[in-house]
Amino acid sequence: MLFHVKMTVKLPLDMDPAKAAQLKADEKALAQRLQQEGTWRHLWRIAGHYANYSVFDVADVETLHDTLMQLPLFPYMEIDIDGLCRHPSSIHADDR
Ligand SMILES: O=C(O)CC1=CCC(=O)O1
Repeated sequence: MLFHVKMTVKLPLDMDPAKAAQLKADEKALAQRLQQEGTWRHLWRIAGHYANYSVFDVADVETLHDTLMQLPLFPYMEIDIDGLCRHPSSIHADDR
C-alpha cells in the first residue's frame, strides 16, 4: 500500500546542537536504509520549510505507523498521511 506522508520537523529552539546533529544523522541513516529497501519510495524537501513530502510503500497502516514511530525525529514531527490508490488515467502500471 502506498501512503503520501508530510513530515514537518519542529525541533525545540533550545535543543543541544550536538543532540540535534545526532538525531539528524540517525534519521538520515534510517531514511537511506528504508529507501534502499524500497519502503521509503520518495523523499522530497518542501521548499522553504523544514518539512518533506514522502511516499511510503508498506503492507498496511500498522506497518506505516510502526515505521514512522521508529524515526529518530518522530517525537519532533507533525505528520499528515493520505492513503494512495492508482488513478485510472495513470500511465504508471507499476504504481499500486
Ligand atoms: O529533514 C527532514 O525532512 C526529516 C527527514 C526525513 C528523512 C531525513 O533524513 O530527514
